[in-house]
Amino acid sequence: MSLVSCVTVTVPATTANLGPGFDCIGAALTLYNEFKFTRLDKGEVTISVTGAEAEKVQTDESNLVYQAFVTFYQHLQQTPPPVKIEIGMDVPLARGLGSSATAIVGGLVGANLLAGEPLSQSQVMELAIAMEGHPDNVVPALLGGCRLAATTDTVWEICEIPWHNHLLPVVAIPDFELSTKQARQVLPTQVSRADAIFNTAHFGLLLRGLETANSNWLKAALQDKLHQPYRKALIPGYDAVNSAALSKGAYGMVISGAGPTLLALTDELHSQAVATAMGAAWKLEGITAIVRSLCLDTQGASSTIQA
Ligand SMILES: Nc1ncnc2c1ncn2[C@@H]1O[C@H](COP(=O)(O)OP(=O)(O)O)[C@@H](O)[C@H]1O
Ligand SMILES: N[C@@H](CCOP(=O)(O)O)C(=O)O
Repeated sequence: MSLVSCVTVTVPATTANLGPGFDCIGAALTLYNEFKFTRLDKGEVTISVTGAEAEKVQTDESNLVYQAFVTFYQHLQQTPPPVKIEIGMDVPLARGLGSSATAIVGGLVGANLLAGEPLSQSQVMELAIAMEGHPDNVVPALLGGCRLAATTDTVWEICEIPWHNHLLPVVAIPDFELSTKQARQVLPTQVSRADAIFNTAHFGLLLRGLETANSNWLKAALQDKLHQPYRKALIPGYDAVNSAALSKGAYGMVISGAGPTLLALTDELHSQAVATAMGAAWKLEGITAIVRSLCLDTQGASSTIQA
């Protein structure tokens, strides 16, 4: 068997939670990071980063892509080979768009391909979930589409959630970071029965709303009581941006992942106006935001092998 010496892996950004689906649902978006791995004959790991916010990413062995690469070989009880990693960044860091998931999935998929694919896709997925600590970013980043993940004691059940083709996510990405770790620290460890019931009902409605694009269902479904009420306080301008999105016809708005990016669900007729209004509302609060009208990525992580 001739081993692959160079592979490029492209991984989509993701939006987790979608309101009431905290830690269990996520969707892949048409915004990507690229990771190129070249096996070296000898020497140390070398890491270089280009693109948006490249200067913020570590280029030593603490780099998350390399950490995932090493985790893969540790899993096989092998020593990782010397490797050159070139990262092309388009997914902004610590904004709630799954940049860490792209790094983990990129590192694991790249390592698996360089090693001749000893692990199946589900084994790679399980390693990715264990590294990230929750499934809702890494699963859609790996598989594409909108995915629900539920665990039994031993296995992860992954379910593709139908996404109506009229639904378009609009993201408003502010110029400040919020680490997922910090945004998880503000959450309560226990919730009331009423809040649990609220989220169960709204999550069911969300699944049917995503499938049908029924506007009444979606408007109600995007509400949540498990994380957003606590995280709003970490996102100045949240209420103004929410009102702006709704006033221009969005079905609703949620915190993307752990934030601070805000994501409106809308359709082709309204997406441009919603995007402009969200950016303008944040500007009035003194916050610069990049707004983008995206689509659902249906492919997930993809790769190109150079012999
Ligand atoms: N392309 C990348 N290469 C290396 N590390 C990355 C990359 N993207 C993200 N990370 C790591 O993930 C961290 C952000 O993770 P996190 O706080 O979970 O935010 P996000 O919502 O963007 O996933 C960054 O500070 C960095 O350490
Ligand atoms: N369910 C997690 C999702 C975090 O997503 P990220 O894109 O912010 O890393 C959470 O809400 O904490």
